[in-house]
Amino acid sequence: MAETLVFRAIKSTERDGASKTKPLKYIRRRIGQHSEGFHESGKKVSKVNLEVSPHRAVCAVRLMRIELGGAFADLLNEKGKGSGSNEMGYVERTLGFRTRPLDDRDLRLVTDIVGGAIRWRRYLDHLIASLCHSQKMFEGMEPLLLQILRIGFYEIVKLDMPPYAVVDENVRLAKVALRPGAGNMVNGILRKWFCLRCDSFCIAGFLEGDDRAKARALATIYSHPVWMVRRWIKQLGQEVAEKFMTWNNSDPHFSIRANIVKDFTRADLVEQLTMLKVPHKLSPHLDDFVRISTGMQIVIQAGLLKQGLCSVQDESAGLVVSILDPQPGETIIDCCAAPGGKTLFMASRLRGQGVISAIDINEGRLRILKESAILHEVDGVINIIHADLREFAGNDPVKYDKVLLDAPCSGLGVLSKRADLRWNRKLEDIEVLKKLQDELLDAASMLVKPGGVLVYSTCSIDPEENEERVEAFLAKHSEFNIDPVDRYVTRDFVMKRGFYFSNPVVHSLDGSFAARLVRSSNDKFSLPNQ
Ligand SMILES: C[S@@+](CC[C@H](N)C(=O)[O-])C[C@H]1O[C@@H](n2cnc3c(N)ncnc32)[C@H](O)[C@@H]1O
Repeated sequence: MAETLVFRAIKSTERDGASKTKPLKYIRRRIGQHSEGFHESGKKVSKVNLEVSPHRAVCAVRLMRIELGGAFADLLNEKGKGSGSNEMGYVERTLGFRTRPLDDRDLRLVTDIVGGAIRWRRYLDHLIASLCHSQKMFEGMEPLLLQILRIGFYEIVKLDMPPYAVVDENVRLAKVALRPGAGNMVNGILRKWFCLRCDSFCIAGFLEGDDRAKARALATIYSHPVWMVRRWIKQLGQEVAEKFMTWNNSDPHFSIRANIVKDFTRADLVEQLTMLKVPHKLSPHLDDFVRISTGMQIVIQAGLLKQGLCSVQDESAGLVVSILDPQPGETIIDCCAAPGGKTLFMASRLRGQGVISAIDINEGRLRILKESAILHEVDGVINIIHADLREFAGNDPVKYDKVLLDAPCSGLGVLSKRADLRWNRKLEDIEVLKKLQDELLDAASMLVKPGGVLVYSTCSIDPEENEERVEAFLAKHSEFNIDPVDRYVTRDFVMKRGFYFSNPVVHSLDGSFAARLVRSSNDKFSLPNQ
């Protein structure tokens, strides 16, 4: 019986983005049609329900917001004008009741459960669909009910929380937020799982099948889209692909960079972290960086980031700056700069001398860059330019010592930090991005002085966005040569041809790539529109 259930589930669990394009009316109907507390009338609701655990109510609402995207955000705005933006406010406006305020433990649980339920969505849906009476029942399930079931399964299967308590609590949430019948359904499905326990063991059977069946089974076991699994098996081999997916599903690790411009050294940062009892380690790769694996909420609450004393930055991104190697007095252009992580780190290395032009096409993200530059006290060396690089490069007569192109990319190297990205990325995006990357590389190259440096970087692990783009560029631009990165990073980051690659499986950092190219110093073709 279990085998049949599982086969159906594997075929039926792709509800990806199914509701995203639905109009507001549909979503309201889906969430609120049967909800006793949902205030369709717009009347103020002040029911307080202390029986529902606050973290589960907040998780359900956050997951709805993430899955339904813009339309759901609109619904909240419409319902919630002027009523504050705190989490319980969202719960009240969406579900029609409040519970007690969240404490620190609840907040941690919300972060864990929301991130986990998104990452493990395909796997959790496999379990849920396996236990529904029919595929139709799973496909027609109300979004809120589905989120409650995902929360329940994640808590039991991945967080090892006491099953009976989890069932009771989620049944209560479904009853209060939807209707009694929804609670019975949650009860039936979660309890059925205890009896059958037919999860990964049954999926593993499909690993014996042909390549397609194997990719689908691995996609369910590791909860990734099938196209990614197929691509990685081809590019990396099955063993490394599985390790990579395990990394993507692990709790994200963070690094923090001390802002030396504000006279806040790494030693000061370590002192603060010790005082806050946040476990930390010094980065073995970068002088200003410290690693933490837990305690980010504590760092945020302590206000260190708000004061501009430090910023969250992965070491893999910091190493790209090391490869560009900004020096005081240089002219630098950061071609895709926003929101400014690398711009700020480069600026801190200029020690007040030199200038960085920071270009981006996205005005909103540039605003964040501007505010951060002021906060970090590096705004004096940053010149912000709102432009499309492809238009700007042909019209700018100025040539720069160093040019950084941190190109828009698939982000396939940062899936452990961006829980929802795997579900939003499509295979077709890669072709679109490759074309854009080629155009931006051509444009960026026009801005490099003879003898100057061009660094091309991405936060992708995909060779088609990385070394293949650089090789395609070099085939057209004989005035550029590869400058191997081994003078700037340790050998284990250097790939063949002298490119930089941080590999999550090897380095336990985000995946990222960079190539350092130098323009020939006797190159005469440095005019715009060459
Ligand atoms: C990978 S992000 C850059 C991240 C940034 N370097 C940092 O470290 O914070 C890529 C950026 O490219 C920008 N972008 C995309 N197309 C562009 C174009 N045609 N011209 C300029 N910027 C562009 C996007 O708005 C986005 O901010």
